[in-house]
Amino acid sequence: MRSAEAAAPVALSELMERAGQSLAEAALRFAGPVPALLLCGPGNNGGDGFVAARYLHQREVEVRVAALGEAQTDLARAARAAWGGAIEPIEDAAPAPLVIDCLFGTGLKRGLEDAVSERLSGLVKSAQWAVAADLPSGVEADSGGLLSQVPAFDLTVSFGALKPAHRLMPAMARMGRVVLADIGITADGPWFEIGEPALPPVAPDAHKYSRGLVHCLTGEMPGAMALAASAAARSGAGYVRVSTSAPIAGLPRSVVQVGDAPLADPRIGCLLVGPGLGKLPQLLTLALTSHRPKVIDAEAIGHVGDPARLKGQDAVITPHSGEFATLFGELPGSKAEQALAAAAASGAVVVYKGADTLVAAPDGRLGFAPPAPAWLATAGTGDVLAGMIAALRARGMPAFEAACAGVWLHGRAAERAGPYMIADDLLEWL
Ligand SMILES: NC(=O)C1=CN([C@@H]2O[C@H](COP(=O)(O)OP(=O)(O)OC[C@H]3O[C@@H](n4cnc5c(N)ncnc54)[C@H](OP(=O)(O)O)[C@@H]3O)[C@@H](O)[C@H]2O)[C@@H](O)CC1
Ligand SMILES: [K+]
Repeated sequence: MRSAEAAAPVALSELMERAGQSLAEAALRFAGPVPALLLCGPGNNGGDGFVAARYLHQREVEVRVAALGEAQTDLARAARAAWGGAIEPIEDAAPAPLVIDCLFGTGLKRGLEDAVSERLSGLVKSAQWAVAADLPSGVEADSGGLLSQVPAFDLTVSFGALKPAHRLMPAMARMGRVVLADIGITADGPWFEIGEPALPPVAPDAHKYSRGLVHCLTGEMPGAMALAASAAARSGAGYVRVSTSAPIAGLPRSVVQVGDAPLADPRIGCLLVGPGLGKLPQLLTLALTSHRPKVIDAEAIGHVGDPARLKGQDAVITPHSGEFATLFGELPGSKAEQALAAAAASGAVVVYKGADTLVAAPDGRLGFAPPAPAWLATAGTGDVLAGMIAALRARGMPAFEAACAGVWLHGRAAERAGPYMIADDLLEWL
C-alpha cells in the first residue's frame, strides 16, 4: 500500500478525501442516517475519520467526533482542521447508535493501551452498528493477528486494496462484512484474493481422455475416495478411474473401478492419493514413482515425511493445520508466510486449508480465499475439494490455477448447499 500510495497519480490529500468520503457513504448505506460517533486516532486513519465526519455532517447526519490525542501527520492535521466541529476526548465520549473506529489502520505497530482498547470495546458493544475504517484497531494488517483486544465489528471498509488481515484469522472474524473502497490506487503484486476462475472450455473435438483422466488410489476407508472421485467426475473430468482391491459402494456408475493400472500411463491427467488412505504409506510411495501431476491429500500428507520428497513432483498438497504441522513442523511468521515457506520447501502448490484458506506457489504467488461458509467444517468436505482440484488439473489447468479454482468453486458450492449440508450434498452443487 505504501508504494501504491507513493505512485498514486493524485495528491495524498485527495486519497484521504476519497477514503473518508467512501467510509461515510458506506456507513450511511449500511446503518442509515442514525447519530454517529467517529473515533479518530493520531495518524492518517484518524484523518480519514475527520473527513468522513465532514461528509456525514453534510449529509445531515448527527455527528460527534472523539479524538485520541493530537493529529500527528500533516494530512491528519489538515483533515482535523477542515472538520471544524467540536472534538471530545475519547475517555468521556458518550455512546452512539453508529460508532466508526478510525483510531488505527495500517500504521499500528503495537497493541492499544488497555484503557483505549477497553473504551473502544465498550463503545462498539453499546452501538447498534460498528464500522471500522480500513481495519479494526488492534489488528495487525500483515499477519491478521490481534495486538490487543478487538471487538466484533459489523462492517469494515478497506481502502484501495484488501490487506492480508482482511482474509486471515483471527482478524477476519472481527470485521463483519468487508467492503473495498476504490480510492483510485491499486496494489498489484503476487498476493491477491482468489476470484471466479476462467475454466478451460470443452473443445468441440474433445474425447474423454483429452478432457482429463483422474486416476485415484484408494486406501482403507473407500467412502472418502467415493466422495473425492465423485467430485472429480462432477468437476468436468472426462474420465475418473479408481484403483481398488474391493468394490466401492456409492460411486457413480460412470466412475470406473479397476484393479491395478499402470501409473506411468501418459493419459493420466492427474493422480489423486490420500482421501481415505489410512496407514498405507506404500500407496503414496507408489504415487511418487509416477511422473504424472498429482493431488496429495489427507493421510497421504502425513506419509510424505520430508517435504523435499515432493520436489519435481508437480504436486498440489491440501493440508489442514494439523497435517501442515506434521509435514512442515512449526514454521515462523504469519499463515501467509508459512504457506509460502512450505511451498518453497516442497516445490508443491500448497493449499493451506482452514477458515482462511490460502493457496501458495513455490514462485511466491499467494491466493487468499474469499470467505467461505463456516458450515463447510464437516467431515468429507476436504475429500470433495481434493477431487475437484484433481479434475481441474486433469483438464489442463496449471497446478496453482487449478488449486485456486477448486478452492473458489468449493466455497461457492457450500454457499448454495446451505447451512445443514453434508459433504455429499456439495456434489450436487459443483
Ligand atoms: N495507504 C493509502 O494509500 C492511504 C491510507 N489511508 C489511511 O491511512 C492509514 C494509515 O495511516 P498511518 O500510516 O498514519 O497509520 P495509522 O494507522 O493512522 O496509525 C499511525 C499512528 O498511530 C501511532 N500508533 C501506532 N500504534 C499505536 C498504539 N498502539 N498506540 C498509540 N499510538 C500508536 C503512530 O505513532 P508512532 O508509533 O509512529 O509514534 C502513528 O502516529 C490507513 O489505514 C488508511 O486508513 C487513507 O487516508 C488513504 C490513502
Ligand atoms: K480503524
